[in-house]
Amino acid sequence: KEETLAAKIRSDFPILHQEVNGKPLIYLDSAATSQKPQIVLDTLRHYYDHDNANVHRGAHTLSIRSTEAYEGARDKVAKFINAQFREEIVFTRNATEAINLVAYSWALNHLKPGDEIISTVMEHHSNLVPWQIIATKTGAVIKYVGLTENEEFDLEQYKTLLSERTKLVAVVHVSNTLGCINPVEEIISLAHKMGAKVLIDACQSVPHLAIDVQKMGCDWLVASGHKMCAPTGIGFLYGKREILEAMPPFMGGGEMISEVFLENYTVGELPHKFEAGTPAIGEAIALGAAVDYLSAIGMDKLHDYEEELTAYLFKKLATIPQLRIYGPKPTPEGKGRAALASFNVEGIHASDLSTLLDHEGIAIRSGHHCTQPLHRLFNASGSARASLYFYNTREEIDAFVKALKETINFFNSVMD
Ligand SMILES: Cc1ncc(COP(=O)(O)O)c(CN[C@@H](CS)C(=O)O)c1O
Repeated sequence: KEETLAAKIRSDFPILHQEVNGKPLIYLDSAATSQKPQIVLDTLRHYYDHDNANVHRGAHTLSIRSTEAYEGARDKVAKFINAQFREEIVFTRNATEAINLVAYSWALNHLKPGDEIISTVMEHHSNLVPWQIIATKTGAVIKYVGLTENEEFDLEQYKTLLSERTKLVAVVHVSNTLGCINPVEEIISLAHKMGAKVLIDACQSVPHLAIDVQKMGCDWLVASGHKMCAPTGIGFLYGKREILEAMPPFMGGGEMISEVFLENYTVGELPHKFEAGTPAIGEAIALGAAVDYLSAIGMDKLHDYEEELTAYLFKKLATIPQLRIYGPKPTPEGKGRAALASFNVEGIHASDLSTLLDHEGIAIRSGHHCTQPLHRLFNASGSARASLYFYNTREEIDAFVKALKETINFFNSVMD
């Protein structure tokens, strides 16, 4: 039997080789945060053991080494998503901060009463609340694209919502709850025809799919390092250079200036204009190592393997008739959705399922996954979610589905 991708690389992830509650850990919560390969951990440690110094400031050797490694990480991220210019990559704490940067620096200064923002009912709160704040401050109106029968982005409805009043479209590429993969190239092309700008929330796509921002055509794209094998505390905003050049700074402080006087300051050049203060230097360098690691595997190869996992996961979940799984069904080959499944079982609370699965060493998420409006559409307060990455295996899916069946049978027996 051909060795799977996971079988080849699981030894790279020390955290996976532990027991939880006396059982081998089965980590099925990568959509919340991914695990980190040894090379990423070693890179972070090496930075603090050998290179740690502040960046862009000191003239001494450690500072030069830190600066080169930090800016080298930026180059790696730019290449990873095929940005045209390195200064189109702004390091942030996470995707949430990247979205807020665009909200406060561009939207707050561009939107006026009657302007419209188009988003969707499936958005993560990080791509909903900032726009609600901006709408309140500017008088702009948010319109939401709903779901088709198949629980995917309703492209036809989107076309009816677009108008000359649309100034911004802010949508997720891959839903963290539905697992649907939205048609971002068409969404962007239609928005641009109306003169609107587009922000893509790529938190759940950059770690799993080959992303080409020039081919996609987005004006901004955001992602978080911790979902793509990098540490927490580092994420990035991609923005077209001419748009970022025209945006005012998001935060004031050191680094983002050229000159400071008592009365005023002159702003620094891109991307430093948006990177006030001392950045997460080690984490950014570790993100660069994560990009190298993923690139060495190959995003197409990684995604192909995840499609195999998706096909297998849904084939096995289909043997549990009580499951209500949200989002589109994948093809038999596992195409058309991400390797995650959010689900409910009538009469059993999702957190009860996740608690009993944890007793078996199986880590899934339960709750609203920061998509409360979407769950309300399903009359659900939350759901259970298993989310896979390239280090998961079919054997882990077997163990998960077996334990899920046993857990459901247990609850049904005590309720009878
Ligand atoms: C589509 C999408 N958009 C934005 C975010 C926010 O990422 P931050 O790194 O927290 O800024 C997330 C993070 N979703 C995690 C935590 S709620 C999940 O369990 O699904 C996301 O999935």
